[in-house]
Amino acid sequence: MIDKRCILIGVPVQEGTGRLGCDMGPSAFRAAGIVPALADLGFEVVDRGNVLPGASSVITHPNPVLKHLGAVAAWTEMLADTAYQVSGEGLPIFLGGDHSLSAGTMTGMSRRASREGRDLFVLWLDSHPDLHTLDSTTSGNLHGVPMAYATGQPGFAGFFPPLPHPVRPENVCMIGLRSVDPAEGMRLREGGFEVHDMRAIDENGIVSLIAGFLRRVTAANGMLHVSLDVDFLDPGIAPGVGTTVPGGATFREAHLAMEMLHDSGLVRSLDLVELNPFLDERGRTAILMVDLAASLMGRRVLDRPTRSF
Ligand SMILES: NC(=[NH2+])NCCC[C@H](N)C(=O)O
Ligand SMILES: [Mn+2]
Ligand SMILES: [Mn+2]
Repeated sequence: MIDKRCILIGVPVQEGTGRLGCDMGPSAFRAAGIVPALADLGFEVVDRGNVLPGASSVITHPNPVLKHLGAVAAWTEMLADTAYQVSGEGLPIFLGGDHSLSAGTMTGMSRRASREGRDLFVLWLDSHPDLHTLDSTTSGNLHGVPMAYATGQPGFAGFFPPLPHPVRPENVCMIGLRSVDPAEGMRLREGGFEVHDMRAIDENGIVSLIAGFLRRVTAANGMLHVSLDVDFLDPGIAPGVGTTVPGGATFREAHLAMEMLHDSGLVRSLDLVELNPFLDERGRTAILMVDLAASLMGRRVLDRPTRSF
């Protein structure tokens, strides 16, 4: 049964970040026990191992700061295909790897949704909107662009793979924002995205934000993709990431969000991104991310003893 099968895809991409180490992410998720955590919940877990992109060509672009454009374009093309294929066989969980991988996974899932006559919705849990275009990024790090690409913002044609089914900005809900560059802020204000910064969590509580979005997904019979960036979490509980931003989601806010997602029954695919094991402390960020994935897939406090570490 497709909804009782999870398919793990290791995506050791790190060309989208400014620092090395995300290529070890997939190994850290496995060492932190993601396979037994999901198997304990009654899933058939298929670990496809790590995937690699096809050969990348050197692509030149007028923005001189862009890093590894050819490599990230090649990852995107391969991952869009992989996400589309694998989502026909089970629930894909992409073990990153940096957030540039979501350019591919959202594109592939959007194609899957359209094949089923549905719309893709995306819950984006991140301190950043990752809404730069190739022209607006000032860091040149392409983990800052996947949302702009997947929603069809201008400037990617000819550099990234063609995008047959862009995600509608109205179908994207971002929660946890607290680091937004000026060009991104402009697109957030004008683009139609549903956006909740940390203040919105503080003032309303995460429950009403998530519940409101899930109601919209349900009303539209949407297919839901969740993209969880480690830096959504407060650095005090999740130090293993290259782009820490103070004031993030708490342990309980994050678990509660995951528990609500599980209860909704709407989630069809998941990205776990930006884990950098080189910056982690004895695997605690990897373990937390695995526990969050388990909550999203149905683990309940009352069903099992709390893990102590
Ligand atoms: N996926 C991430 N951690 N993205 C961080 C992006 C930070 C910044 N906005 C940049 O473009 O460089
Ligand atoms: Mn991100
Ligand atoms: Mn981020």
